[in-house]
Amino acid sequence: MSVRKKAFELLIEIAIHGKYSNLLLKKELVGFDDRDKALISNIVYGTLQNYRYINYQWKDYTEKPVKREIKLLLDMSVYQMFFLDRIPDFAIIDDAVEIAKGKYEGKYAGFVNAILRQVQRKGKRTIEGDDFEELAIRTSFPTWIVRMWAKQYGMETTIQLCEDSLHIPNQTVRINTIKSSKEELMQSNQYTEGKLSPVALYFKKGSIAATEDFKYGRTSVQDEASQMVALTLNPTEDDVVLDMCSAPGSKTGHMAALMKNRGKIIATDIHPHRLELVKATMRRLGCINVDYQVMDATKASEHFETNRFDKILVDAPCSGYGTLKRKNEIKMFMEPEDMDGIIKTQKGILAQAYIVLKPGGEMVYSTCTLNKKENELQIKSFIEAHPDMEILSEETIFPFTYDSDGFFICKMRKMEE
Ligand SMILES: C[S@@+](CC[C@H](N)C(=O)[O-])C[C@H]1O[C@@H](n2cnc3c(N)ncnc32)[C@H](O)[C@@H]1O
Repeated sequence: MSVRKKAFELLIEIAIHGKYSNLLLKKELVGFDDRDKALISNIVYGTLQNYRYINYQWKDYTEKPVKREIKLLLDMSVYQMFFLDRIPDFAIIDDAVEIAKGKYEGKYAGFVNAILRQVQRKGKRTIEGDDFEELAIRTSFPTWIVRMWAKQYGMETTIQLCEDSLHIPNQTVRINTIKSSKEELMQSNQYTEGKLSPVALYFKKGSIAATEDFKYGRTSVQDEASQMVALTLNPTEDDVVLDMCSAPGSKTGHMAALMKNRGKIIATDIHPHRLELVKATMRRLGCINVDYQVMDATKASEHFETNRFDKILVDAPCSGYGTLKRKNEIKMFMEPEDMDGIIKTQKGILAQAYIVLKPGGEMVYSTCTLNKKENELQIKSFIEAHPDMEILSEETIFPFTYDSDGFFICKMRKMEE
C-alpha cells in the first residue's frame, strides 16, 4: 500500500472513528521501513496538529458540503503541499486524485483535483479575523479555547501555549531507581539529562519501548512535568499512601521508588482493565509495595475507614489540555462542555480524599490540564469547604517552559485535630 494511502486510512480512523493516534500508529506501522514510517507519522501527526490552518486554506474554494473522508484527503494533501518541502505538489495532487478514485466510485476525483489545483495556484491565504481568531486558525485551535486561555492566563501566555502545541515533544523516561541509576543509564549514550526532574532523561532517538532498559524495567516512559507530581507528594518508607486515580500507573511506580519499595501504596482506579495496566507496569518495574482495588474514588469513604491514609495522590481525570503536543487529536475534538462532567468528578474525588486522609496527612491534587476551573478554582472551592486544609504549594508548569507537558500540582495538608 502507498505511504499516502496508509496515512489517509489512519487519519480516517483517528479523526472520524475516534482512535488514539499514538496507539494506532504503533500498531499499524509494523512492517513499514523506517523512512516510510517517518513519512506516514509526519503526515498523520502534521495533519492533526495543523487541522484548522490547512482546512482554512481550501474551505472557501467550494460551497458544497464535503464528505468527511474527502475533507480529510484534502487536508492531508494541503498539509504536504505547505509543510513538506521535499515532495513536489504535482505528485501530492496525483496521489490524492488516485486515492479519491478508489472512494465512492471515483465520484470525487475531479473535485479533489480542482480544489488542490486552486490551492497550488493561489498559495497560502492570509488569515482574517481578530487576534483570537487569527491565533486559533494559525495554530489550529477552536477559538473558544484561545479566548478562555487569554482570559485565564493572559494573551502572551496563550500565544506561547498555542505555538508550543505544534512542536514535536521530547521523549522522556523516568529512571526507575528500584532497578537502576542515572550513572548506569547514561553509560549507554542513548540519553541526555532532563531539565526539571532529577530522575528524568531524554531519549535521543528511536522507540523507548524497544530498548532493553524499558523491557527490564530500568526506565518508565513518563513526561518530566508528570514526574514532579510524586516528587511533590514525596512519600516516605513509613507511609500508607492512597493513589486514587492510578492507571496506567506512572506515578504509582514513581512513588514506590521514592518509598524504596517499603510502606504501602493502595492503587485504585474506576476501570478494572486500566487497573490491570497498573499491575503489569508494577511487575515490570519491580514494585512490590502496591495493593490494588477497583474503586470509584467519588465513593472512597465507602471502601476505606475515615482518617486512614498518611498521604493521598489525586491525579484527577481532566480535560488534558496540557498534553496537546503529544495527543494532537484532542485539539480537534475539544468542546467547552467536555469540562462540566469532569469538574464535578474532580470535586467529588477531592471531597472523599479529605475524609480518608489522616489529620496531619498530606495530599497532592494534580491535573495535566491548563484550565483554572479544573485547577486553581477547583482548589479554592475545596479549601473553602474544608477550612482545616492548608495549601503548602500550588504550581502550574506550562508546557513551553521545559518542553514538557503542562501540569497543575497542588500540595495540601490536613491540620491536626
Ligand atoms: C489522569 S489519569 C491518571 C494517571 C495516573 N495517575 C498515572 O500517573 O499514570 C486519570 C485516571 O482516573 C481514572 N478515573 C476516572 N474517574 C474515576 C473515578 N471516579 N474514580 C477512580 N478513578 C477514576 C481514569 O480511569 C484514569 O485512569
